[in-house]
Amino acid sequence: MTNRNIPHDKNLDNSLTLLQEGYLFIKNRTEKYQSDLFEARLLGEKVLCISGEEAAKVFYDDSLFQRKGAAPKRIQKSLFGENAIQSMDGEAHIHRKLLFMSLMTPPHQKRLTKLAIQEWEALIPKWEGAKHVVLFDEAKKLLTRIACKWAGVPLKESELEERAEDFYAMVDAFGAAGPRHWKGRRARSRTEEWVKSIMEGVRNGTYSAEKGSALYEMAFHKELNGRQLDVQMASVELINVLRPIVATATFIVFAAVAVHEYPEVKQQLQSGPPEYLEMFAQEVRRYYPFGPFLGARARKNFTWKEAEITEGMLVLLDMYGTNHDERLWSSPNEFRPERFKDWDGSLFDFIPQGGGDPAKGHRCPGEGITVEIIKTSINFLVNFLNYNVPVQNLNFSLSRMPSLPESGFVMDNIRKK
Ligand code: HEM
Repeated sequence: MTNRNIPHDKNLDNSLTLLQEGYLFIKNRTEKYQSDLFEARLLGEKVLCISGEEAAKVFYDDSLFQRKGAAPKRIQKSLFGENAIQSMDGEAHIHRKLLFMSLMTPPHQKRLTKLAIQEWEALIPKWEGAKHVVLFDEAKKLLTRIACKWAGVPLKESELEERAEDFYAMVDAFGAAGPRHWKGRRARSRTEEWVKSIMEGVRNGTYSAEKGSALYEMAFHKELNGRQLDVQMASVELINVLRPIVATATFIVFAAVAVHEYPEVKQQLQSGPPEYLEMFAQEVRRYYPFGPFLGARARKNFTWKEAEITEGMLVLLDMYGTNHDERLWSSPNEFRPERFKDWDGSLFDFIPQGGGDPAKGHRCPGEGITVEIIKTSINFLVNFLNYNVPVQNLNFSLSRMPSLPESGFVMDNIRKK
């Protein structure tokens, strides 16, 4: 028997426990066993769960791990899209990744945030006349509108709400079994059909896309073999930039909760140094739950911290636990933006969107966009508006993945400052 030296979870299978404990599933056990790693069984398969900065370093060593076969089909059929960038390895992955990186540069971030400011401001008259608004619903629609505009994807106002719901349903499916999962799959089918029809139009010249836009670059991207992506894959990858922009609605809502619950933070956002806004956005991404963990498969047999890892073994890296690891973050369960003043920018301790170098591995290429969207949106709420936060349920669950404050953040009595 291998791995006698490392802790084993005693349960025959942990799949149900994982759904019950959610974001804390790995952390509960690394704390119980006082160990950065333990073995468990999920869906009948032996998996190694690992947590912490050293774990992130080994997980992102692509001589040791690959993504092929790591993401279950059910995640590919809802969240990612089948056989897309998340499941690629080696040269082919790096080549595809460069395409994504070229769409996330500071000028792209600027264009997106400019659109966001315009759209937030355009909402003021509607909000001033409304009895109340739910920030999450407004943010999803706004982000769908700006994501499509930025990417060059035509979107009719009449379809905005349905598209926004579909983008979020794909995300909402990732921790679900049953109806929520199937809702995400249906949303993906509808979205792929829609984007494919646009992509075909671009390819056959009936719709013209602007060079440099995400739509154009995905439509005409060439693989290492010199061939264009097929329409299906180009559409799936375009969705891989549209959907996560809409998903930043989650962080916007958590950020609004933080502003509401920590008056001293709000005050700093109003009258503190400009750098505070960035530190705030980083702390929102560290403190609040979004991505729980990531999976990869061992490329070969090797030993890490007394664990014998065998070729093909599934290894899960604890993102949430690493972002709340006491060895890396003092008082990790306190919301303290100031901690980012002295943060050294390590690629492996702060991993809400993955770790390592995004250009060389699977780390999210959209972190710049995410941070800028949170900053722009919170600056708008705090410095452009006065609003009241009526009594509501702002609790969020650590067992539901993805999580969100129950009420979606209701605001009323909204006035322009
Ligand atoms: C809500 C904010 C976001 C969160 C929590 C998030 C989280 C993540 C995580 C955890 C990964 C996987 C990292 C890995 O496998 O090692 C990832 C990958 C990815 N993200 Fe994000 N992301 C966000 C926003 C964005 C944005 C705004 C974009 C693009 C506009 C984006 C595009 C991607 C892509 C294309 C990948 C796949 C990268 C690869 O496999 O090489 N994400 N993201």
